[in-house]
Amino acid sequence: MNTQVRIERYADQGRCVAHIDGRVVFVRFALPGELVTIRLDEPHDRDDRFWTGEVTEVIEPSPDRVDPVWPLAGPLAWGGGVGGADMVHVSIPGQLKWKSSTISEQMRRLGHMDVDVPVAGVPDDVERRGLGWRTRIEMIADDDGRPSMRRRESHTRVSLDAMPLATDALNAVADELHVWDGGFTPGSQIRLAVPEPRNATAGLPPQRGELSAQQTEGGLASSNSSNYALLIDGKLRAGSQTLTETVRLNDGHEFTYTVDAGGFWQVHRQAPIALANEVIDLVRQQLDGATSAVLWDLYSGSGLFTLPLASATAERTQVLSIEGAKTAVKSAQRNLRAAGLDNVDSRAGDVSKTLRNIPKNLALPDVVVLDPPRAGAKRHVCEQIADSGARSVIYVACDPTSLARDTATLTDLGYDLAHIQGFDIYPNTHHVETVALFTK
Ligand SMILES: C[S@@+](CC[C@H](N)C(=O)[O-])C[C@H]1O[C@@H](n2cnc3c(N)ncnc32)[C@H](O)[C@@H]1O
Repeated sequence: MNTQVRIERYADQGRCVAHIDGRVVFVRFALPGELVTIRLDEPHDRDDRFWTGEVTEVIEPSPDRVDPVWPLAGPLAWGGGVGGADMVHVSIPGQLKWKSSTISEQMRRLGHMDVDVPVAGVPDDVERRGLGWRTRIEMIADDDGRPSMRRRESHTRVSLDAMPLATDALNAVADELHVWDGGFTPGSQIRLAVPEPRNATAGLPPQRGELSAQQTEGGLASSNSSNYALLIDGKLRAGSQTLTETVRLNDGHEFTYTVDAGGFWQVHRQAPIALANEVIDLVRQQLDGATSAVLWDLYSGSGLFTLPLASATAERTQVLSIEGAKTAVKSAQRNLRAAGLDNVDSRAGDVSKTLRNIPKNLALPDVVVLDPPRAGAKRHVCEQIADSGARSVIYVACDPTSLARDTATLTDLGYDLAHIQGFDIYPNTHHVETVALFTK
């Protein structure tokens, strides 16, 4: 059913709210204030609490509207429908406004905190219209063995011949490896990871399955030839199982990380830099020139924050890092050794369980940094942090809803929100990262 509606306000998941005869409708590819024609998703009936639908025509556009920068991910009616970029119809300044409103709204509703949260863009994203940022992509091989994405409301898969959200370096590797030509087992999962910058392979031994320079004239034949990974169903098909990432902070410190090709690493080419700068600046500010410090780095991954925390904050620093994925902990320990850092107790395990048994010299942290998964830290971990007596807590969040819930808990436990900043490290999608500082 097609019908005309006036769009009212932002909702979740990149959708907006409209009403039809008093019933809420969540509309994809819309913007507040617009008059649009939408097609309601099937099935819908009179008893549904709310309906969902998608824009088919824009009659009165918002000033924030742009033509979808990646049409294949745009509305189904305009030839799109593959998902993965639910804000392709919004200008980058419009996306920052939307994401700021989303975080602020969640902080008000669930965090009981009246705060306007600014969201910063990442250098070059405006010029690049929010494309060219993903250093990791995942796709499924279609029936013809080509990388593909599923089109909404159908069982057909759309084969791809480029990934506009991915970096130039990643697309170059994909071309060199003829990834878009296919030849994969139908249904297999294709993951391609290419560090940015790629020129960081110094000292890495060639890996089994790696293409030789002769095989890969041009892009891959350069000095950094092995610093990428093509994984099929989690198994290395080409490149290296271990990738090398470098992160240069604003203060000139540069850190080198080896990370497992199948493991977690911040996906936007600039995200590790933006987040590590923010975290380290806040930690230094909280330590206020102290010459010694105890720091906790919870949900620490391969050590993105651990290395700068251990070496670029106080003169004498002891760090406790906790991470659940064993491979990531091994990477972090290797990264610390390679950086000559022996002041980190790097533990593998569930954060909550591991915190039950902490050596005395690390039990009283000055600052706690935590970067939990989407579900957030939840009450018990917030209580363990509060019980540690930490004066400052720096919370890195990829989900504003979980952050807002944990904000309410931390506030209950005596912390005040001292600073909060959003980072748009997922342009053209509704996702957003937030860094919040709590103090007491
Ligand atoms: C958002 S990532 C952050 C990693 C790191 N700070 C970074 O930026 O690269 C969250 C990490 O938490 C880990 N994790 C998830 N649940 C956990 C738990 N209950 N205990 C310990 N680690 C956990 C995941 O393996 C993942 O590495």
